[in-house]
This record gives sequence, structure tokens and C-alpha cells, in this order.
Amino acid sequence: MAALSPRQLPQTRQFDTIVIGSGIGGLVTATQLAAKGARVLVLESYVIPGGSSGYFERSGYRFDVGASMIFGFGDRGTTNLLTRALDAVGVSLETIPDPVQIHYHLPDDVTVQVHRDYEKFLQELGDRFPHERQGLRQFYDECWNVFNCLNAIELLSLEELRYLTRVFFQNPRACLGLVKYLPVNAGQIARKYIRDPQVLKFIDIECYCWSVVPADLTPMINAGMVFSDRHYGGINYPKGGVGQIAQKLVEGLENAGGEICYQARVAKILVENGRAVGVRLATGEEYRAERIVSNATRWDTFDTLLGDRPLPAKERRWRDRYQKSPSFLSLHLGVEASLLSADTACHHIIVENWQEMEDPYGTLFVSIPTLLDPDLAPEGYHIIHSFTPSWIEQWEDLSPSEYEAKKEELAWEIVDRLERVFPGLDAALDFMEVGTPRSHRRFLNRVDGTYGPIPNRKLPGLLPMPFNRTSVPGLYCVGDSTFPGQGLNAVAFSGFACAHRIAVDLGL
Ligand SMILES: NC(=O)c1ccc[n+]([C@@H]2O[C@H](COP(=O)([O-])OP(=O)(O)OC[C@H]3O[C@@H](n4cnc5c(N)ncnc54)[C@H](O)[C@@H]3O)[C@@H](O)[C@H]2O)c1
Ligand SMILES: CC(C)=CCC/C(C)=C/C=C/C(C)=C/C=C/C(C)=C/C=C/C=C(C)/C=C/C=C(C)/C=C/C=C(\C)CCC=C(C)C
Repeated sequence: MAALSPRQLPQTRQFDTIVIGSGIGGLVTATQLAAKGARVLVLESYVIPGGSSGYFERSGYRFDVGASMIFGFGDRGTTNLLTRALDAVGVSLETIPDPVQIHYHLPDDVTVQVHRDYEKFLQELGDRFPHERQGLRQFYDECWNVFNCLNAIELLSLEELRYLTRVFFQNPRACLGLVKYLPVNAGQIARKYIRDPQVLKFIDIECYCWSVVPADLTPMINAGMVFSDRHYGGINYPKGGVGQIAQKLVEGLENAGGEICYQARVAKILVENGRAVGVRLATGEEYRAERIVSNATRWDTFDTLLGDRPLPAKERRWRDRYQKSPSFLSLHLGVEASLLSADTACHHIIVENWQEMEDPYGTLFVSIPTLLDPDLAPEGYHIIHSFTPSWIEQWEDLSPSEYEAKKEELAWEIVDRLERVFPGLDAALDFMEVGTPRSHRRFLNRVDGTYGPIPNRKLPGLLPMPFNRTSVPGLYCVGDSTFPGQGLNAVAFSGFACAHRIAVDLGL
């Protein structure tokens, strides 16, 4: 079925659920509900689905908008949530296994590769830090304890008592294990086993590169997922690019009877008698549903979509604990293939100075997805996507020419720094497009271009992260500003949980 434009959709149509936004959180919610027989409408402001998991094409290259490192495509256990989400609506994706999750390039010329094979990774890491070989194994083994608990239970809404009772009786040990780790951060566990400050820095970058905070602020449940699943389900790249995940979910949504409209920007959530009952588009059309789901960030949902309503006390408490993470400066590069040897890893992290790890532009992230799927670039070329944290404040109040000049200057500085790991990069460049926090804000509809919420002080692990229901009856949130936070597999979990809670509320 071809996607609808808002003009083709009668406003008299009544839906069970309207989902604002087609990020992976929104699409998993929508597909799960459609598969259960609900009448679902997804409204997406952009021209394609996916949000930060979307793609764009330039000069024969197909670039992923966000990171190309994908968890959740394993073929066993319960934590392979992307495989499961596609499967639930009768679609699937070919994926390409990545043998190395990350190649780290660290201060003092320390390099470490995180191999898919757990023992090979521990061997290499232990060879770099022989005095902490045992402590490192103990830390990562404890991450497996968390993962094994998660991977043993069905993953649904923690806001649903009957589900909680069922999983508890089915697997009390796993549940009690999770209860134990919910208030804990990874740094606390790391310091139980590891003493050397430099090795603790390594654990910090292991967390920072996906949570954007060091280990002391990173929830242990999430660390357990990431540090174990990379060796269990593995990192697997979808053939055709990350954008394929959303494309396939939309295909499944439509097969299951759901609908999606593009270029349909929701300007307002309609609230009557204190209850969310519908949405109004920027173009004026209004649509109504029993339940409304926002896949926009919490800040966009409560500050913009709900208009001038006072911020509920629960949201005020949340804002006291979490702040917006930085956005990214992204360089989407096309380079001559001869630049890279065949054994180059797909993902790299470069830290030149530990003191600058968390600074703007301090850590460089690199993904080279064409090493796994060469069809994303013209023959004889590779894609290099390098990104580095950057705050919106550094990009405000600039004239158009100042903005362009700043982009250019910073981009070449990054190319220079990348030369250390990829000598000859500058000479091999064929294409460059630079995205800033302003691009992320504009194209992804995320306030300040943020990558998601981060704790603004040490919090008890995942405990303060909100689930899907909100203080406004009938309104739910999904995506990275809900439990368990950032990451595709994480927002997929949030989608499963949100759909489950709504299905129960709708009596499906
Ligand atoms: N490699 C990776 O692990 C990887 C890659 C990409 C993205 N991600 C993760 O994905 C997470 C984000 O996923 P998500 O599901 O939370 O959301 P998202 O931000 O990716 O998508 C939200 C969607 O909602 C749309 N939207 C927002 N406001 C709207 C409005 N008013 N009207 C209509 N549409 C609107 C946006 O256009 C966007 O398409 C990030 O945390 C990131 O970690 C991970
Ligand atoms: C009953 C009783 C008593 C109790 C109960 C308890 C329970 C049951 C509990 C439960 C819990 C749960 C279920 C939980 C869950 C969780 C989850 C799912 C989680 C997940 C997570 C995930 C994650 C975090 C992921 C992430 C990832 C990411 C972020 C990634 C990213 C990437 C990037 C950025 C890249 C970079 C790099 C380069 C390029 C190099």
C-alpha cells in the first residue's frame, strides 16, 4: 500500500492509536499494536521513516544518518528485539555479521579491538593490561550475569502487573537478578574488580561511546546488554543500510493493516478534560484516537506538543535528574577504496587525551559501513562517517557565512586528526557533507539535536528512567527518553513495552 499524504486521510477516521514519529521506538510500537489488530496511524514529519535511523543519498553514496553499529539482530534468546520486531509483522532483513565491534585507538598508543569472540577480546585486552587481566574478566563476567537474566525472560512492559507476576513465577532467579542490578551503575561494579586508573578509563570509554557518560553514570543493566550481546547476538549490519530497518517495519505495518503519513508534522496534542484525545497537524488537520503515543523527545513532547500546559510534577522531577546529551558534528565522507586495507575494522573510537574524552570534539567516532556492505558506495569507494560530540550552543547566533565557515574549519581539523589512523585520508577524499547539531535538530525533530537524556549526576542506575505512561491520561511516550534510554535495541524494547501497555489498556 502506498503511504498516505494527510490530504488523503479523512479527519473523521477514528483510530485506536496514533503514533507521533516513525523512529524505531514509534515503529515498533505501531507494528506490535497493528499485529494485535489495533487500528494504528503513524504521523511522520519527514519524507521517509526512521528518524535518527534514516538514510540519505548523495553522489551515488547511501549514508546512514546515525551510527552504523547495530545490536538486536541476533537469532536466539529474547534480547534480539529488532529481529523479533520485524518477525512479528512477517518481514525480515538480511544482515552481515561484523567480526569486530570497535577498534579503540587510545592515548599512549594503546590499541584494542573488541572481537565478536569473547575469549579473543579478553585475551587481547589482558595482553594490553596484564596486571588487570583477572579483574577485567571478573567485570565482564558480571556483565554476563545481567545479560543472562534479561535474555531468559520475555521482555515486555514493566508497568503491567500481570506480566511481572508471570515472569517472576516463570523465572524468579532472573527477575531477582535484574532487581539487584536496576539501581546500580557500571562504574561501581568495575571498581570492585579493577584498580588501575588507566584501565578504569578504558571502562569509561567503553561506556561513553554509546551512553555519552562515563561508567559511574552508566546503568549496569544497559552495560550488561551492550558488553555481552556484542559477543552473543553480535553486531550485525543490515544489508542496504540502517535505513532498511525502518523501511521494512513500515512494510510490515502496512501488511498488518496499519497506516503511515509522511510530511505530517504534529503541531499539537489535543487534550480534552485532561485526557489526550487526538493530534493537530501543522497544516491544520485533526485526527483522533483512543491512545496517543509520542516518539518525540520528552522535552519536545511536554514543552511544544502539549502547548502551554503546566509541566506535570513527575516531569519536573525527571528534568531535575536528567539533562539533554550533546548532539554531534558529523562528517559523511566518500573516499577512494585504496585508502583502507581489507582488514580494517568497521568501527573505530579515537581518544587522544583522557582529560578531553568528554569535551566537545574530544572523542572521535568512526563507522565505515561499506567494509560490510560495499553496495552503499560507488565501485572503488568507501563511506567513512566520523562524528564527535558537539553542543547546539556552539552553533547558535551565527550568520549563514559564519556557520558555513565554522563547519568547514572544524571538518578539516577532524580530517587532520583522522589522518593519524587513516594516513592519506585527505588525498583520498571524493565527497564530504557536514552535519551539525542544527542539522540534527532540523531533520530529526530533536530539541537542540540531542542524542537523548543523560543523568546530570550519579543516579541509582535505571530506576529513575520513566516507563511509557505519562501524567497525561491517554498519552504515552516511547523512544530514548523512556526506559531504558538510548540505542536502537533499547528503543525497540521501549516500543515492545509501550505497545504491550496500550494493548492491555485497550483490552486487546
Ligand atoms: N547504531 C545505533 O545504535 C543507532 C543508530 C541510529 C539511531 N540510534 C538510536 O535511536 C534512538 C532514537 O530513536 P527513537 O525511536 O527514540 O527516535 P528518533 O528520534 O530516531 O525518531 C523520532 C521520529 O519522530 C519524528 N517526529 C518528531 N516530532 C514529530 C512531530 N511533531 N510530528 C511528526 N513526527 C515527528 C521525527 O521526524 C523522527 O522521525 C537514539 O537514542 C539512538 O541511540 C541508534
Ligand atoms: C517481577 C520482579 C520482582 C521484578 C522485575 C524485574 C524485571 C523483570 C526487570 C526487567 C528489566 C528489563 C526488561 C530491562 C531491559 C533492558 C534493556 C532491554 C536494555 C537495553 C539496552 C540497550 C542499549 C543500552 C543499547 C545501546 C546501544 C547504543 C546506544 C549504541 C550506540 C552506538 C553508537 C553511538 C556507535 C558508536 C561507536 C562507533 C561508531 C565506534
